[in-house]
Amino acid sequence: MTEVAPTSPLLEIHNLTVRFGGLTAINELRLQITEGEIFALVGPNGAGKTTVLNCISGLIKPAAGRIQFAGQELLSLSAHKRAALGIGRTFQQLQLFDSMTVLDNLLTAQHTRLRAGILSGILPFGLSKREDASARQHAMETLELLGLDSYAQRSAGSLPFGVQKLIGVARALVLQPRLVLLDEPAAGVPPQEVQELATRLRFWQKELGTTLLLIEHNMRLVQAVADRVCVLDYGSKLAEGEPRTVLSDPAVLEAYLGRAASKKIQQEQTSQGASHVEG
Ligand SMILES: Nc1ncnc2c1ncn2[C@@H]1O[C@H](COP(=O)(O)OP(=O)(O)OP(=O)(O)O)[C@@H](O)[C@H]1O
Repeated sequence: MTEVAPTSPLLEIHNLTVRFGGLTAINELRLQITEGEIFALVGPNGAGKTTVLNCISGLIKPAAGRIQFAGQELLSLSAHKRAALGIGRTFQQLQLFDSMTVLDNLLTAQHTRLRAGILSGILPFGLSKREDASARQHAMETLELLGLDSYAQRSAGSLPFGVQKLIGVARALVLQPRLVLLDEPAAGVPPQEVQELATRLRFWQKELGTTLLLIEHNMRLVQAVADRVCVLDYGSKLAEGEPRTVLSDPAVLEAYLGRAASKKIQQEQTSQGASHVEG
């Protein structure tokens, strides 16, 4: 892995523009994400958050602009090549195999990566015994590192939804990406488990050094984990900075997250005091 100075941007988005027919979904967006940070993209429904993620991972081709990852131009590369460069992703709809164990879910992620591009679809089992044993060991070590090893032999579908979301993130992290795109990690997680999710994400980021870019509607999670936040509205950047500053600006909240959300967050800030997870 190439060493990058701690403050150099890992991901640079220059003047990104995406159009769907007559709709400009993203309008000349510029973003820089530093290696090792947790960056949140927020904004109302339809603001363009998912479209940005899809442009980075290669599911959507923008009309204009550039995206660089570790100095390399991404837009000419296939989604597979971007994944191989170290860009992982989770989806809002969990893509776990319910009847498989947690360990096997992590294994299939590695199998897919190892087989992609060479023997995909040709061999029924894909990996040699040696490769399989080493993938299994790596999956188990990853679960231990993430504090999820007690779930290794449980079937994924039998676990509470909040734990399944954690396994979804583990499934991305087992591939040792440099950047993980998290699509609404708190969606569907019971409110009382959001803080636990925040603590885990923050701890994992520290342990692994992985850069996290998340899109999220849950402002409690954003405030608890994000180093920086960008507010998108109608595909343009409205504000960017520390969550405490950006999300507590009543004008930003009222205009772009709605009056109800604005009031709720301000009440939460008043009742909770410090909103960052330490450690
Ligand atoms: N494949 C598509 N075809 C046409 N329009 C699309 C397509 N994907 C997204 N859009 C439109 O682009 C805009 C941005 O959508 P996007 O899904 O990126 O927003 P979002 O911020 O992720 O919203 P949400 O929070 O509801 O998921 C919306 O107006 C949406 O309707």
